Amino acid sequence: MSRTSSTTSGAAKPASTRAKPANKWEQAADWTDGRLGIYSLAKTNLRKIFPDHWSFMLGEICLYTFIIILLTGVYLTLFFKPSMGEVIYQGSYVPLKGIPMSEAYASTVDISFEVRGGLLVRQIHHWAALVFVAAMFVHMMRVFFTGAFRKPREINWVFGFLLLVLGMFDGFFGYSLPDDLLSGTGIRFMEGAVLATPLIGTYVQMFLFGGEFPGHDIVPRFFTIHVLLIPGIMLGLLVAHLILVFYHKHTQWAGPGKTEKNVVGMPLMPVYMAKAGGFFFLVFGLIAAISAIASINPIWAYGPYRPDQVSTDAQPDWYMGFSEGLIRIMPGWEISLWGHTLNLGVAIPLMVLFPMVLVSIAAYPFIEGWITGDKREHHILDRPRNAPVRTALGAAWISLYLVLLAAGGNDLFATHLHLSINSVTYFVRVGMFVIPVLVFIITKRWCLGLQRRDKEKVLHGRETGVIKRLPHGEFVEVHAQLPQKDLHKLTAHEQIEPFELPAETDENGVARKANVIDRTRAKISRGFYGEGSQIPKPTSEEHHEITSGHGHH
Ligand code: HEM
Ligand code: HEM
Repeated sequence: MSRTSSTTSGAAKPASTRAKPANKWEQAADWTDGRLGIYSLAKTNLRKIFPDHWSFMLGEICLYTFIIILLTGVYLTLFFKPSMGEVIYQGSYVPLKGIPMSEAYASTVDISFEVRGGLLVRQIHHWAALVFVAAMFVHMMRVFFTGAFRKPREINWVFGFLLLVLGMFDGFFGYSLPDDLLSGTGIRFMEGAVLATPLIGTYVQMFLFGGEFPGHDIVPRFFTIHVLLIPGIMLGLLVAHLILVFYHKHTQWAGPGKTEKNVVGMPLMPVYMAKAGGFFFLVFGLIAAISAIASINPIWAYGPYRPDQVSTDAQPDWYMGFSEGLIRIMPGWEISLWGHTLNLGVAIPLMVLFPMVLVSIAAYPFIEGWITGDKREHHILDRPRNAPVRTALGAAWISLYLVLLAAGGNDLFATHLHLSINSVTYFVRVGMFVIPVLVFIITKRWCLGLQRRDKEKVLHGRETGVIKRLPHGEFVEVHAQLPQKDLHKLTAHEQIEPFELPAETDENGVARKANVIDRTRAKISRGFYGEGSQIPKPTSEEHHEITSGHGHH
């Protein structure tokens, strides 16, 4: 049975007025509460109501994979040596015996072959990182397509966005640590990006690497960033993210009894705590099973990093693939100014387009808020079809991301599908501009089609498949009325009016020209909510008029 949350908190009784503790445990609890005051905190929060839907589980997957990463990461730090000092390998992996390598690489090979459980923990750490970023993407999509980022959750969206970006970069720093041929190639790529930054590039490169590439400093520096700096910031952001989820209360789908002012669901304790505990072990178990079966990053097969070598099929982890794609499809433009070379072929994709693809995510709630001019709070979720332009923009963004990811693997497409790498590159160059537009158009039309279908269902009911012959010979299909619950669901959404410019003359007949910003806003707003962007939903009069008839059409 579902419950509705009350917003008032029951204040805790002062300790002196409470009944005397019955046993040692209660005494201990009283003692702790007297010092930390957690009784009232727990009382108000542990009974907090959360709505139920499978998609609200995605945030949990992010949380659990992050915990798994922290646990396994701590184990790895016990054995990993973040040093680029040279050693000669004398371990048990015969093919590498006698080869000079960095301590970082040697210690990662040792973690894999010498340390008890080391290889499994490494694999779990890496797999969990892949699932973590994927879960963040999907969780973000859920929040995006349902409009859960609207007021009052815009700041929490930005916290989430920062978690995503930091997670992606920390993953990059992580796979750069073992100093194998693949990670060295990744660092070389990053060095290229730094060097292509106009004016400050060479100075930043020298500062980062402590001299010429690769130098001796980059792995120890990345290590501190990877295990301390970024996870520390992420932990802080994560706590703030979850506190805000608590504070705002969770959004919910429209349904009978659900309003913008209540939350219908089950209490956190015991229902969700039990579910969450079980789910954590399920996620951990699944990742452990994958890690035990599917080998990831077998650094012993790549060999130690040498600046004069590149491993074939060198690919970053999937979430960074789009940045690689941007660089692979960019023409190698270069210009010389006052004796300085400006490498546009690297600077444009990595300094301009890469941040743009990401920052567009962070900015979206604010852009939509500005277009609608809506200052109200929203706690009831949108069905994606009822916000066709937003849904189409989200789908177009995903398609751009996937096209760029494909570009990052242009060599793999070429070799596996027996294509010329140039054809793949040209296809992607065109596809990058064309595919998102096509996806936008198709998705928007699809949403409008679904809205029409919903309208049809509300007005004419569900097709029963029963064909009836009328006395005068006509055949009709009997339609059954939808249950009240479904009618509510299909008509609960509100339809936003596009923003209109004020009249061109004021009340005294004096011309009042709208400024460029307002004119742009009105134009975009018409694109979002104008005639071609939503199907007017059925009114109750229309519904009444049609359904008061014979029940078949
Ligand atoms: C470390 C990564 C993250 C963790 C552990 C996390 C965790 C959670 C959890 C447990 C919830 C409540 C359950 C749910 O709705 O799924 C939630 C809600 C939310 N998350 Fe995240 N999240 C993360 C990343 C993100 C990202 C990348 C975004 C978006 C860019 C985001 C935006 C939000 C928003 C706006 C809500 C409130 C949704 C609502 O009330 O419907 N989160 N998050
Ligand atoms: C969001 C957080 C994190 C992500 C995405 C992440 C990801 C990664 C990845 C992909 C690797 C390469 C693994 C491999 O060798 O195949 C790695 C290595 C490593 N990570 Fe993390 N990590 C994170 C947090 C942490 C934390 C908090 C610690 C320590 C407390 C840690 C410790 C290490 C160590 C010591 C290595 C090098 C050993 C090795 O490569 O096996 N990581 N990390």
